[in-house]
Amino acid sequence: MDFPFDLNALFTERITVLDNNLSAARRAYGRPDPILQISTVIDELGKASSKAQQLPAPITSAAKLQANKHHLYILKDGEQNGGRGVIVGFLKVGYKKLFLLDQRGAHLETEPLCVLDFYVTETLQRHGYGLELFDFMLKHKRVEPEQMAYDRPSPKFLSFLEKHCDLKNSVPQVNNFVVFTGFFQSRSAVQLRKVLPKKPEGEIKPYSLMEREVVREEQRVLPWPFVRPVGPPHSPPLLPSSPQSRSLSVGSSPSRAPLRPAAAPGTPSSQLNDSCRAKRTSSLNRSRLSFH
Ligand SMILES: CC(=O)SCCNC(=O)CCNC(=O)[C@H](O)C(C)(C)COP(=O)(O)OP(=O)(O)OC[C@H]1O[C@@H](n2cnc3c(N)ncnc32)[C@H](O)[C@@H]1OP(=O)(O)O
Repeated sequence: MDFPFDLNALFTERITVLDNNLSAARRAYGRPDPILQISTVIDELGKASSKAQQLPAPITSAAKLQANKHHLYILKDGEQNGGRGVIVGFLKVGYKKLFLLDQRGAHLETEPLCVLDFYVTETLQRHGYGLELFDFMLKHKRVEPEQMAYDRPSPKFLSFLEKHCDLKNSVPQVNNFVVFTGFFQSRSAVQLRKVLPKKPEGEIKPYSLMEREVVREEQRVLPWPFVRPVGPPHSPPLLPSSPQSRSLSVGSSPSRAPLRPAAAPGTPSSQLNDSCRAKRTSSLNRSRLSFH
């Protein structure tokens, strides 16, 4: 995704972390933020992501980022577009108070870090960029994949989590969030509190119930998250009626060269999240595709 301004001047790092101040540029240059340009990038990414997921409206925008305590990780390829750079994708995370059911069906009040939005531009999917973003975030937040909750993960994202992090056994929930079996064991990162039965429902509104309102065809048959992508876990078929069919994926991933560790500023590569990396079935070949 390219823009009519120099992305390398806007985002000095390969992966930029933005919070509600949208303040990456101020720290980098000591001058007022080019807020307008940063906002344009975020808004366009949010629109592209919602289109890819067939959501009725973007769940990521500059205004929403400013209004919430979320972190947005933006990945660029600085060499493309005549040296002005292109945006490859983004990942948005934030803490959410959630009522979750453990394996025995007990209600617990939790506040995990959640993946809220995740997008890699269509022509660059399945080249390892999603993993680069995800790995960077894990190191930045010092969290393990199984300690996180996932806001209505798409079939592509479920496949991604299974492939890269060996996350496949989810614990059924009544909201749109998905957690996996290790979640309730990792008490150090997740504050678990038993919820009294008479606590009124709806007091804490799951993010996804407000933002992700699309009712997908398959979910009319079985409630989320019992519906899993059909077919082999790593390469589900693209069904005409599924959200995946709108993505211009480059197809099943080719054999891949070793992953280059994400360039985490100030974070040694030795801190890479082993639980995720160790489970990678293959590593990644960064094709330098030109795109616009
Ligand atoms: C909580 C949420 O945010 S849910 C929303 C998730 N976002 C989307 O669905 C938007 C469209 N999809 C995307 O943007 C991307 O595919 C992402 C962000 C899910 C993953 O990023 P990528 O750069 O493609 O991932 P990466 O290359 O690191 O890993 C590839 C693996 O991801 C999964 N994956 C990626 N694209 C596809 C696809 N078209 N079909 C099926 N699986 C896919 C597969 O497991 C794939 O491994 P494989 O090629 O061996 O089958």
